[in-house]
Amino acid sequence: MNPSDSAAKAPSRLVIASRESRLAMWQAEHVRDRLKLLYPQCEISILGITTLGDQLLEQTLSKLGGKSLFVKELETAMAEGRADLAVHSLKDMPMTLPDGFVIAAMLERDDARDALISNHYASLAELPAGAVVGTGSLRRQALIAARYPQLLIKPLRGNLDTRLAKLDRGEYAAIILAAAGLNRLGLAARIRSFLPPEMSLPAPGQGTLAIEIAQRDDGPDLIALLAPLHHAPSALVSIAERTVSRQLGGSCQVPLSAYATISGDQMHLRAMVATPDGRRMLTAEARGPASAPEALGLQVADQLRAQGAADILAT
Ligand SMILES: NCc1[nH]cc(CCC(=O)O)c1CC(=O)O
Repeated sequence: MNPSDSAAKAPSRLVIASRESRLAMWQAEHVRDRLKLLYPQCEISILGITTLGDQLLEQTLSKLGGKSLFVKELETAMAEGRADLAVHSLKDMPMTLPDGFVIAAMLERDDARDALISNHYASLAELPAGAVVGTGSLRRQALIAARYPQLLIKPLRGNLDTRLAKLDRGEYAAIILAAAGLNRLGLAARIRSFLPPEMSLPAPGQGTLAIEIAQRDDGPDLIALLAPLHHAPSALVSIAERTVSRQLGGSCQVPLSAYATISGDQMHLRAMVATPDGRRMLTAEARGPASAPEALGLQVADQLRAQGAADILAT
């Protein structure tokens, strides 16, 4: 599609709602810049919004009631007509959106892996017994505890710059962060090693950006407008991963991984649920047609349930 074809559908202005962290702003600016190239006549601005989740960021997310804390104010802005779309890390979005909101596009996935950041050690295996590893994620906590029980895991909260500053002050021997966020902020040089998916199976949607809109009958056809940004393979794997989490009632309160890849017309989906201490860990995987991601997600969720996932999720 060339710019003049798409320009016909574009409104004269669009407002993108975004959280105000540096990562969120980078993501909103990225979408703005891509839309500007497609629709040069359209005036696109970013509305920064501090969410309740951001205000409470120093507290443990798993105790706060989860992901909707980071999206609600952006949805209110869209419902009130103050914004047309919102850009999110898909990983931070609830598995079920409130009535009236939909994901209009998912962008091509960045690196989905977790990464180790440290000023002294190049990998988890190098860390001495008793070394303190920082992570805010129950998933990462459980995976590290299961594989490296000699390490001490301490909570780590705050936005990316805050987390790196805490590492640099010496509060941790190493911290674990998503490679994608570091790549986006130009901080890839801080990555000492990548945790392979076999060891640290990623969170549903990790590394993928999603654009959310309010469904309405009037106004421009935003789904058509955003279609050039949509990356179908990334959307298919995300749907499979999010289906597992939705089926198991996944939230930030439980350590849960789901990670899918596509090769040819086949999808491979792996998933994990664990207790936060990593002592009980269930894994499941399945392969199937990439065109039926929900079926694959249901199948893997059923396998986990058959192994007793409900007990783990209830603890
Ligand atoms: N929970 C915060 C969050 N949400 C999205 C990312 C990284 C970017 C992504 O996964 O798309 C991060 C930081 C992290 O987990 O290190």
